[in-house]
Amino acid sequence: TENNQQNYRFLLLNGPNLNLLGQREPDVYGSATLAHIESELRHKAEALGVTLDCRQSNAEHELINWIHEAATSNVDFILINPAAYTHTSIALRDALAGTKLPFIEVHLSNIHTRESFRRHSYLAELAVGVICGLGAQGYELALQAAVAQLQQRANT
Ligand SMILES: O=C(O)[C@]1(O)C=C(c2cccc(Sc3ccccc3)c2)[C@@H](O)[C@H](O)C1
Repeated sequence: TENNQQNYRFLLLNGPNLNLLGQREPDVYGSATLAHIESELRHKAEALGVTLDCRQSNAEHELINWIHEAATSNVDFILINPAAYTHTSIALRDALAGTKLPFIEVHLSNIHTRESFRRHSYLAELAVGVICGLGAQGYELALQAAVAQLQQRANT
């Protein structure tokens, strides 16, 4: 289908503690491991003509450096689950603002039904959109929405 012709490059960033996904609190974050989620998403991305580069770090500076690199290495879209840095990191916000790259913020859990400190995101107002509470499917929905956004821009 024409979907395979665009060859978009997406960066998936997962923040702190998500390397533990599936091992603890499966009732909140699901039972799938991050490696499984990344593998599934890479396959879905290929079907949409997207090359997906998946990274995870517990280090704020590493996530920031990867965002800087994305800006100068023709990444078309960032999908990011900032985890706890969502609620704390002005530095991560500044890095994303500086790149001018479009991004979608993804949360596995519904951050609005949990502790109050999880209800504010320093990144959300800069995002194309935010998906939360839909578990691992949230990443797939973000992937699909990002492709649709880029195709709309290409057709305008
Ligand atoms: O729902 C999310 O995806 C979220 O971004 C993810 C988070 C997250 C991610 C990974 C681990 C944990 S806490 C944890 C630690 C060890 C094992 C299982 C969970 C929270 C929270 O910090 C955020 O408030 C919400």
